[in-house]
Amino acid sequence: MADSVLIEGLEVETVVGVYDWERRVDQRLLVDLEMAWDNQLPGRTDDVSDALDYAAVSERVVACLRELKPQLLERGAEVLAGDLQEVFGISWLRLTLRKPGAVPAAQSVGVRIERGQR
Ligand SMILES: Nc1nc2c(c(=O)[nH]1)N=C([C@H](O)[C@@H](O)CO)CN2
Repeated sequence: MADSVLIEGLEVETVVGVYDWERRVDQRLLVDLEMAWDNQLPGRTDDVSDALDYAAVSERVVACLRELKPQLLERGAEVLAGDLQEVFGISWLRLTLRKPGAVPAAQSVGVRIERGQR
């Protein structure tokens, strides 16, 4: 199945990082998600309850990362992917977590994971 639902550049302010100073401040993360979903049914019914609701997923992403306060981006990505797959029944997803400004000479740094089967 080639269909997807997308979220790009979702901003989340949370505690994230391995250094002591990073445990005392909020920093900005950017989340990109591609999630496998059969869009044929909502395409026919025009009913959001048949769709993967990107607004609901976005709310969950923010809440999950704000509660988790991970040290590593890898931890944030792994826990978030598992949570979204379980809560929304997403069979496959690709998740990119970026931390702009973490390496001043780089525009952005981050991690990307894929979980599940399409
Ligand atoms: N692969 C990773 N490397 C690093 C991470 C990370 O989350 N994953 N984090 C840090 C620090 O928290 C850094 O962002 C502070 O600027 C270093 N390397």
